Amino acid sequence: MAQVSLPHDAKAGPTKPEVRAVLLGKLDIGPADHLVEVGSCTGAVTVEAARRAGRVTALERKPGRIETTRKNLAANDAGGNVTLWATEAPEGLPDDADVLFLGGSRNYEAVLDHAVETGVARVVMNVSRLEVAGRATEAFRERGLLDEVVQFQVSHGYDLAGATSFDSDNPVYMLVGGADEGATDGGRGR
Ligand SMILES: C[S@@+](CC[C@H](N)C(=O)[O-])C[C@H]1O[C@@H](n2cnc3c(N)ncnc32)[C@H](O)[C@@H]1O
Repeated sequence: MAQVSLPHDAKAGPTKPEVRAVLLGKLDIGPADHLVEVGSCTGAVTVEAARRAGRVTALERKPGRIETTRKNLAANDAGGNVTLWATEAPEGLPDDADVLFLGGSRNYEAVLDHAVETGVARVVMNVSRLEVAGRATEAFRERGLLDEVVQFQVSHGYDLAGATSFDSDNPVYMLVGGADEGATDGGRGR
């Protein structure tokens, strides 16, 4: 699969390639799926989703960032199957999502309520802040959505005096579940 090209940036920054690789495994997007993304920002995940899903609906609360999403989709020759909305979820959430990705955390409780009401099969949320991760994990569990919690941290090597040292990215918390699979283990993993 081709790399994602992101000539246009936005302040919040893209989801990093290694995180996207894990995310794509968890989202498990198929060609018949309608994927809904909350918080598209640079469009890094939107591009990946557009390459795999039948349809994508991407919501972004900041109008300037939805334009960045649009431009980066075009830069990757993607987007023919993508609908972009400049809105703050839960406003604008469609009722027929198969897969839901929360890249942004505003109103996540209401977004998760909507996922339960509409029976979204797979729900994944990425979180970087510890306290939000804790509260969001509880919100998944309370709604019977939680299947697993994955935490990981990526480090990149660089040359240091002819040897290899590492720069670490922030840890990522990935909450994974779905409305029709049910909570299996309270987040201890499969
Ligand atoms: C960390 S960034 C997402 C990064 C994105 N996955 C990427 O690769 O560029 C979070 C984004 O979610 C947006 N956001 C947060 N809560 C939202 C909501 N309820 N509805 C729509 N957008 C939201 C923010 O404006 C921000 O642009």
